[in-house]
Amino acid sequence: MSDGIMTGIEYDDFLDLGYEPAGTELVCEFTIEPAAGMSMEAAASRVASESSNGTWAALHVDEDELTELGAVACGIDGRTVTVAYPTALFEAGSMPQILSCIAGNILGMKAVDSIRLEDCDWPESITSGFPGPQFGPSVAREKLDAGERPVLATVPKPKVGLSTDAHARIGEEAWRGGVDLLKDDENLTDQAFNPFADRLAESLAARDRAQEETGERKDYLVNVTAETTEMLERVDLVAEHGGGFVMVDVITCGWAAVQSVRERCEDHGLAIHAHRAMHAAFDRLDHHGVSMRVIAQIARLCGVDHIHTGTAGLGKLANEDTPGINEWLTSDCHGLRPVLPVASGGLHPGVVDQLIDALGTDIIVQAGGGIHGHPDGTHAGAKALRQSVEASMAGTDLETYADDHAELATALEKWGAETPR
Ligand SMILES: O=C(COP(=O)(O)O)[C@H](O)[C@H](O)COP(=O)(O)O
Ligand SMILES: [Mg+2]
Repeated sequence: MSDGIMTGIEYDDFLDLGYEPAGTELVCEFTIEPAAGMSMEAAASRVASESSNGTWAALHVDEDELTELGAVACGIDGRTVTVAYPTALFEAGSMPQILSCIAGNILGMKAVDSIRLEDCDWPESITSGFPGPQFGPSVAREKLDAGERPVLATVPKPKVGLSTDAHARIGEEAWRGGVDLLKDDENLTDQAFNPFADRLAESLAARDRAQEETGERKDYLVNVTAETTEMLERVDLVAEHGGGFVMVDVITCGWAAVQSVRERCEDHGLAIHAHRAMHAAFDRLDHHGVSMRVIAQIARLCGVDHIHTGTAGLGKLANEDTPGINEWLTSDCHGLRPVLPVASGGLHPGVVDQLIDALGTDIIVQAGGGIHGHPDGTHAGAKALRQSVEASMAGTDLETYADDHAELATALEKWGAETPR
């Protein structure tokens, strides 16, 4: 045993309400409900301890053999706890390891009845280890011809079960009608009824025909979600076929896989569309889990170009603070490119004006049922969505614009300005 000084690491070693975080630390904000009989101070300290280098018991260590990496619970305001983590605690460029600290054991420990990771303030010492987006919002003008209007996307419905031909045909109708992007649904990957390689080839051929006819650049968000090695092969196949984008279900794939896809997409110049299926397992409860704000931050560091962030309450899915999340995604973060937010889920032409009022025009507006459920079919549905965006961009109310745009008029007659559940 060396002659280092033996020190006890007691729980209050992790609590210092007078501590001011240095600019090089990762500062996390948690909402916590302490366990019965536990003070906020004790619970806050246990959170800082368990998520950095401590545990439930006091420890005796030889200081000569220990790099001090303890986090500090440095703020308590009601149920909000702020914890500052030293950068040296984290492996540079590893999102899995960072999350194993700040969203690991602490989410399940008995010292708190509930805990939610609400927000992170990422220092450059950490963001510099991540690539961030390759394109971000520039896809609207670098890869597509959306100009200043929102990028329009659709996903064929039914979400799975369509044959490869039907999928490509629906895509062609939607592209011809005026959308920029066709997107696979989150659970369409490589199934017998619509194999990945066939769907990729046929849909891109349809894309090329639609580009020819409309004179506008179109593209396809093909879902490459799979085991990581397979996913990388699918990314290569997209590049070989002349695609410009891939789609990844980032939560179900995992962030390590997203980092691998981001690296491969850099080689090919492919943009990444992040679907967030399963996020509600983390962010739906307002008192426990991980907020969508943090999920979006993680996605930006890992390098997605667009991510679904909700419809500001206008769609079919429970949403949280979409405007705040979008604002962070497009704000400066140590030089990381911004991310293009995607509004989707229950959207149709009748709510596009409210959506743009709420979220602005630097978004992707995605509609599935809101296009393919149009009484006159997909082509008319896509035209109606495009017309609703044109009206909003021109500052004309939808009803007036619909007077000489039949497809929009039919959509408004069917859905009005109501938002579905
Ligand atoms: O298929 C759709 C929308 O289809 P539709 O337009 O028919 O509702 C998307 O998977 C949801 O938008 C996901 O939700 P979110 O975008 O909130 O992640
Ligand atoms: Mg879907």
